[in-house]
Amino acid sequence: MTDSSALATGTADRDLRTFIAGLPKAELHVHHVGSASPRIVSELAARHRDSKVPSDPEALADFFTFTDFAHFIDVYLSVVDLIRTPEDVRLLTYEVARDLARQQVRYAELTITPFSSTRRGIDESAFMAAIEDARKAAEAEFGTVLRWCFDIPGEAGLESAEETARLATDDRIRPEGLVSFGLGGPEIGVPRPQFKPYFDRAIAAGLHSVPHAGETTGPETVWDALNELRAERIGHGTSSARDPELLAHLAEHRIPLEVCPTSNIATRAVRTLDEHPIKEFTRAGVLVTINSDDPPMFGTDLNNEYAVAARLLDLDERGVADLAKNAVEASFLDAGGKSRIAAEIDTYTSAWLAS
Ligand SMILES: Nc1ncnc2c1ncn2[C@@H]1O[C@H](CCC(=O)c2cccc(C(=O)O)c2)[C@@H](O)[C@H]1O
Ligand SMILES: [Zn+2]
Repeated sequence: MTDSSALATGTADRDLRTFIAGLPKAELHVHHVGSASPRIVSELAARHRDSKVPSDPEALADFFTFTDFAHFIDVYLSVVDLIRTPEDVRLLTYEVARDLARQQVRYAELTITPFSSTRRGIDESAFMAAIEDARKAAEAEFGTVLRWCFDIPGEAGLESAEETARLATDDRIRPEGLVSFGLGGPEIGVPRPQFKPYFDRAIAAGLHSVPHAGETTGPETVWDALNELRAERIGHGTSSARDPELLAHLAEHRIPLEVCPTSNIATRAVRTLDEHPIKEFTRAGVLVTINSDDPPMFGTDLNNEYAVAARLLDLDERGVADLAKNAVEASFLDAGGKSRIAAEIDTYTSAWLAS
């Protein structure tokens, strides 16, 4: 490559990043606690000084370097331990919405693990009031619409599944913003089929099924998520690439994958970005959505994930806009909400290309 073409590539990359920064977007796979920015973590660590989480941003970057998936969960739980009062919950939720709004995220489905908070002694009604209060304030002040996915922390066992299903299906408790039911945490040693009765209850109560699957185990876990948990979207689904029949099934039934490229490297689920199977997904016709998972913990944000995807898939502005529209289509917004954001994406893209 000559110097001038290297310069041109650099300019093109900067332009694409600017395009992405202003592009209206939907985020479908992002964890509540995993979205705590260094600023939020510092504020919470200052409130609860006995925590082992460092408050200094440099030390925090070190603390957020993971040796494997189990280490990641360990660190994750130490941040969970910083959230001790309903006011902590409200602060976290409101500030996460502010960070999303800054990235032009118009709609986000935030994965919340209520079991982790209720078992640490936060009153369940106060917890629900805190997230709902933050949701309404965020929509009014930032224009970002938030919805909730309550997930079972699988490793915490069936007690956590029972508690999550109860909180998600009891009409006196479940929050208005709740749209889906998930399953997270480690997959190894935590078979998905055992959670079928809890997903059946959640689905009967009108919730969508969105388990994590195939992040750290093989394609058989994705099949289990589809067949046993009636998954409508798959969190990660990375190992689906190893099973052509599964890819064909996902494509034919339009089951979207919630792809989080940087997360997969940070947790060591995938060795390098260049080995990420995203291209195999699109080649097989699978509906790919781009998401950030636990952005500050992985040193990323949604805009950066779109830039990474654009590089891996060799996309221009129109290609990136199509990815953003995939997320809108795969969301649990109503038809009117979907067409409003899709139209905003089209208007923004046309204006950008005409300028
Ligand atoms: N990439 C990810 N892939 C999978 N999950 C991810 C990812 N990122 C974030 N999570 C979150 O981690 C939680 C894990 C919590 C957990 O395992 C646990 C175990 C035992 C006790 C307790 C407790 O609270 O007492 C919690 C999940 O529920 C999920 O929301
Ligand atoms: Zn996740």
